Amino acid sequence: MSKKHPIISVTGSSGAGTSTVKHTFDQIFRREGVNAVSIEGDAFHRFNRADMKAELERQYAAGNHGFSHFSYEANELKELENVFREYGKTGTGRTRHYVHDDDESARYGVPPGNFTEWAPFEDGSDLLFYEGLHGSVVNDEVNLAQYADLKIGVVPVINLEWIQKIHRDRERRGYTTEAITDVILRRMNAYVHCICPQFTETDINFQRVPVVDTSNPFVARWIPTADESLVVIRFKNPRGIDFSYLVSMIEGSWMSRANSIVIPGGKLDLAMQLILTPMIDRLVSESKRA
Ligand SMILES: Nc1ncnc2c1ncn2[C@@H]1O[C@H](COP(=O)(O)OP(=O)(O)OP(=O)(O)O)[C@@H](O)[C@H]1O
Ligand SMILES: O=C(CO)[C@H](O)[C@H](O)COP(=O)(O)O
Repeated sequence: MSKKHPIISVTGSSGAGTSTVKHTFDQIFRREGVNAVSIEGDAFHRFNRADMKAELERQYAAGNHGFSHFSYEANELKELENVFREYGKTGTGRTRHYVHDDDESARYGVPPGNFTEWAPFEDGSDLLFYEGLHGSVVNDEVNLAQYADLKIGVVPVINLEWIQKIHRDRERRGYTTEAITDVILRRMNAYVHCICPQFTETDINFQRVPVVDTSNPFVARWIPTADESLVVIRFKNPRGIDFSYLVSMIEGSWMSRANSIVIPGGKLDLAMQLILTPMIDRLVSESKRA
């Protein structure tokens, strides 16, 4: 935690919707005049695509069938922790991009499946924003959760998460349903051991729940829409959260537990703005006074 240089981390599995949630944060940053420096979790993968394939084969041959991008050891989590620690102390740090597809390749000038060079953050940012797989990891080697001042979990129920991943990877990244299914299966061990535990560290979880049948996510023809879903919003520490204000502002919402509210899927953006804007303003104003 750093009063002077705050950090926000948004954590979710692949296809959970963290990039989508980043757009809402970007809107809040723009409207509130917050100068945020952003980093992507994929920048901290340990291997480029070709080296990851070779490493996977090596791990499989050695009997480690649980190795995947979700595994701690497939990522430079120490490097990420250094970036969090350094930013918290000095407001400086560095990042790079992992290029997934041709569009990103055109933007960054690096072939798909490779990293750009590391580059320093611009000076003078108000906060650091992380979005990716490992923003709240606590294990024997690293403790990322301790450095982030506001930790968000983006966790659709798993059938929906798979549908979102399948559709995004097929349409935007050119993979087949079979290849994506293999990746989902290969990542399941690390999903349970490396991804899920983070959602007890996060301050607020947003869990999208479809209200249409997703029993066979592998044949779904489209991603359930906002109107076909609800979102459960759970606060780790409900003290100070004005639930009656939220319920009165968000039409169709209700409290399902003393620390949780449920909203119609179409109100997610509004709910995030109502909940997150004062939190972000507080982080930035406290940093200016520190
Ligand atoms: N609230 C939502 N309503 C409808 N569709 C959504 C919602 N959130 C995400 N999606 C869809 O799910 C897919 C995956 O979302 P997104 O790209 O944001 O995931 P991600 O968590 O950033 O994945 P990765 O980390 O692998 O890049 C996209 O097609 C996106 O449009
Ligand atoms: O979204 C992901 C993790 O969050 C990707 O699966 C990961 O970045 C590797 O990508 P690719 O398999 O396209 O090289």
